[in-house]
Amino acid sequence: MLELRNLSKTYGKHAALRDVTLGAPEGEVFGLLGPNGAGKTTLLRIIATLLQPSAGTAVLAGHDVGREPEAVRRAIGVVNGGMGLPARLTGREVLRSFAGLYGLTRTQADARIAELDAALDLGRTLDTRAGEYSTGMKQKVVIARAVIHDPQVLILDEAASGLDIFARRTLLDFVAAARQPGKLTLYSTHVMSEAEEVCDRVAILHEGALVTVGTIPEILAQTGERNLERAFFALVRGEGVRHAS
Ligand SMILES: Nc1ncnc2c1ncn2[C@@H]1O[C@H](COP(=O)(O)OP(=O)(O)OP(=O)(O)O)[C@@H](O)[C@H]1O
Repeated sequence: MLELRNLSKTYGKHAALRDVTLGAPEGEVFGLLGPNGAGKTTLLRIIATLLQPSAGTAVLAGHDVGREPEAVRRAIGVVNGGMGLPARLTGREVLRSFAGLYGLTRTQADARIAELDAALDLGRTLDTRAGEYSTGMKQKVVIARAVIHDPQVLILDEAASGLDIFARRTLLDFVAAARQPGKLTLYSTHVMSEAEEVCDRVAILHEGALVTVGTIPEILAQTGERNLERAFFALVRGEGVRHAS
């Protein structure tokens, strides 16, 4: 479902991504892990057609990200930190307007909104104006908006950051339920325990380079550590990161 080949991105002289090659099949929640500055957002922005790579290729749901950006955009839903909601609109109005952009009829839109209400516990967000939302309410509607068209690939970039435990729980349960044939969720986080809970496989990035990729049990076995955070430090301290600067 996702194939990255020798993907690199430089900003001026700074290498934000260094020759990353990896693949993720459908039916998975695939984690991108790494500390601040590891290159997770850069990688996801390339996949989401928001940024051009300096070198390499990315193919998502059978479409080359560089050559077929429109097809890629139809196949994805994206949640990242920078997304606002129009303060005067209620959640239902936001979701109906996005559904309209994707060509859903009003009846289809309302049926999808009802599904998402059940999955994300949208509750009173639907009839409250976005300007009055708490962070958790806002994030729920942002996620619902990203998946209103039932995309093949859901891209979540640090989507749990800033959420309280209730909203975080709703998000993690939603991500777990999205693990279905024909679908892929890309889940970036610097919180290793989140990845342990929700991801089938993870790629660990450090300073733009891929340190390792595998299931969590594989990575723990590889390092002999008892959790991902310890495994990350073992990999980064060891010889896990080799890159030309
Ligand atoms: N537009 C830009 N111009 C210059 N450097 C950038 C730009 N965007 C990102 N970088 C640099 O590229 C590196 C990777 O950044 P990126 O945002 O991809 O990391 P990240 O893993 O998502 O980290 P974070 O969790 O902090 O967002 C960082 O060193 C960052 O400073």
